[in-house]
Amino acid sequence: MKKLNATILTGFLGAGKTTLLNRLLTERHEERIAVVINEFGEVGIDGKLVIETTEDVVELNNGCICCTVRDDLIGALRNLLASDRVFDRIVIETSGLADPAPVIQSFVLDEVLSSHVQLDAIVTVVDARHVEQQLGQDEAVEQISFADLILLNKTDLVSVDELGVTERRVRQLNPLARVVHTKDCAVPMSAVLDLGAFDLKNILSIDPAILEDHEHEHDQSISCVALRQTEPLDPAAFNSWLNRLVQARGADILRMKGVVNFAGEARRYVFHGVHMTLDGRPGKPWMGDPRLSEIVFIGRNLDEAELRRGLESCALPALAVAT
Ligand SMILES: Nc1nc2c(ncn2[C@@H]2O[C@H](COP(=O)(O)OP(=O)(O)OP(=O)(O)O)[C@@H](O)[C@H]2O)c(=O)[nH]1
Repeated sequence: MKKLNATILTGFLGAGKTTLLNRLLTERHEERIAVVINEFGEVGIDGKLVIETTEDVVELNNGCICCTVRDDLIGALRNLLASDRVFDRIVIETSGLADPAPVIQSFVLDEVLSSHVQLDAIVTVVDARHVEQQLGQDEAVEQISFADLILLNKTDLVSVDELGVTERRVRQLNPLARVVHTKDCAVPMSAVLDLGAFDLKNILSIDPAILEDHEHEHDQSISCVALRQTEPLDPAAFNSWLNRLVQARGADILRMKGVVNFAGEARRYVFHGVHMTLDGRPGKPWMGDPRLSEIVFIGRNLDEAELRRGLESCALPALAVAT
């Protein structure tokens, strides 16, 4: 029986993994792709931002795929394989804080997965603008070290010289992987899929203990705050709050993202931040869906009460009371 190819998309917080996944689902829309998305926080934002070309999206939230939800990953994949649905491939987007080693381990050691699924490649998206800062985290180093293919992404945010320095740094960590420069992960999917690149021997030479069961230690100083707000938000107040927040706390905010309910807007507003970089645009129309703002912050020294107060101050009834 021919094994199903699985691709692991990894890369640090905000590097561009969902952007790549959406390209993949768009370019390969005729394929039946089983997608597994893992997010660190209890509120899954990525699942809402993945385009709807496939019904087979499994979200594993509230934990990291390399630790707490690892059994869930194996369970989800076993369920997909046991179902009568037919797939052309599996794609797994790990959380930005995931160490890929235990995910790789699951594919190699789990009997059902190893007999039905072939790990095709570890594809790592690297944020060319923030990678130097991110390499202080072990997970960011591991994500690059284990890659078969590296997309050195966000090339529009750095100079040619900076890109050269970053590429040398990345190649020091992983001299074997193919490195491709991208903006918005724009790369033909033939360069990402069916590479046959995964090689356990390489992985064992990087981490001889990879197949041993050991607990992965996350940096305990990193936490996640998830906020929900049902009152509609005032766009001007919200943008000004976010801008003040990144000025004051940008160094500690590794990632923020959200789907926001602006008063009077027919469409969702989607925003992303990595440290001081903020980016927002209209998303899908609300239509009949319940209108709700959901925001996730991942970072150090996050003050949940302060963040909550900040968000509440942008809600329209609060503003009405204040004026
Ligand atoms: N300027 C610029 N922005 C980019 C590029 N690629 C992605 N982005 C933006 O970066 C932000 C984060 O992109 P995502 O694809 O959500 O990143 P991610 O790796 O999935 O993020 P997490 O899953 O939260 O770790 C979004 O606002 C993207 O539009 C790029 O090449 N240049």
